[in-house]
Amino acid sequence: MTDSVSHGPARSLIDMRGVGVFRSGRWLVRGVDLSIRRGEIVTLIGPNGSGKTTTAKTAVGILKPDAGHVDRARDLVVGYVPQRLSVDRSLPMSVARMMTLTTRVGNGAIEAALDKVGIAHLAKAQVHDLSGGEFQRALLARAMLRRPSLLVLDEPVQGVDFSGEIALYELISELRDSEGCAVLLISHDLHVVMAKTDRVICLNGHVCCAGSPSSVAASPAYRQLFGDRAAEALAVYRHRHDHTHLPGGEISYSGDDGQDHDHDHDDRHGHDHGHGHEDGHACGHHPAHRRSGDIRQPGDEDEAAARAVEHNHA
Ligand SMILES: Nc1ncnc2c1ncn2[C@@H]1O[C@H](COP(=O)(O)OP(=O)(O)OP(=O)(O)O)[C@@H](O)[C@H]1O
Repeated sequence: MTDSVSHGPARSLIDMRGVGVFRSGRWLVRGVDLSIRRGEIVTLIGPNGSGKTTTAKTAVGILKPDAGHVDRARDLVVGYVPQRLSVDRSLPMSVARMMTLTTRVGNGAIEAALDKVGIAHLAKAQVHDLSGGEFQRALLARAMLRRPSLLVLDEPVQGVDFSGEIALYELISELRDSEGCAVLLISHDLHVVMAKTDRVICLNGHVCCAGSPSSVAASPAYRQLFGDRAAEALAVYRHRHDHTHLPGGEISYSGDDGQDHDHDHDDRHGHDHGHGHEDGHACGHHPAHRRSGDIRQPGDEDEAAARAVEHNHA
């Protein structure tokens, strides 16, 4: 087994071949093949304990493989947002101070990083006062300080409600576009695969299936692992503007013009602009939210169509 740095100009930032990690008398993962190319978004999904964190840590060199090979590009710089943080959120500490715990940077860089993630106004706020979504944004900003070529996000939407989750996913894809970094995203949420995921890798101690979000949702291995209902509910996001939220909370449909549109990301969950979603799946709403405003249960007739939806900010 090897764990090495490429010397030539590498197309992939990380290349794992047949990787296994053996701990406490058992293989935590085995036979894992995974490449992360520059600028792409890869999502690792799988049930709890399926080896997602182990795989990500091995990919970036935090863990050494016990089998297989891991090659990393020489210019790989990792910004890692772990699942569990050593920062005690109950301690008095400002957001700006938290940003300096792992990287020495000046105030200008801190302000710029917080601005990029939309929380410049919270620099002096106390970490324990932040909402779940704001805290995740602060962690993202901290990871971005390193100017990573790969951003690794382990369960970044934990503690974030559904509309915050979509906003965070969109922010991550904006950061990928503006900073040009690749993203490795870990998620056990099988219902929404991040909008712009290029590839999904489904793990359960080994790679069960991999490919585009819709091909994974349709794969027999995915269905076998998570069940038909999860496969039906896998909503890969397409963002469309076909309805408007009225001040009273009702939804007005202007008809679907068949176009995908950009809109103000910071106001994506506001109620004064039209936005919509294919097959009744709204940005900021659970896929189960339907046109009449009531809640659709998984398994309802249109649910199957959701799995093929892909997010698109044309
Ligand atoms: N150092 C270790 N020694 C022994 N077992 C370990 C070690 N690290 C992780 N494990 C076990 O390996 C399995 C995979 O853990 P891992 O954290 O990679 O899974 P995961 O898919 O990220 O899970 P979750 O979704 O719950 O975060 C789990 O059963 C875990 O308890």
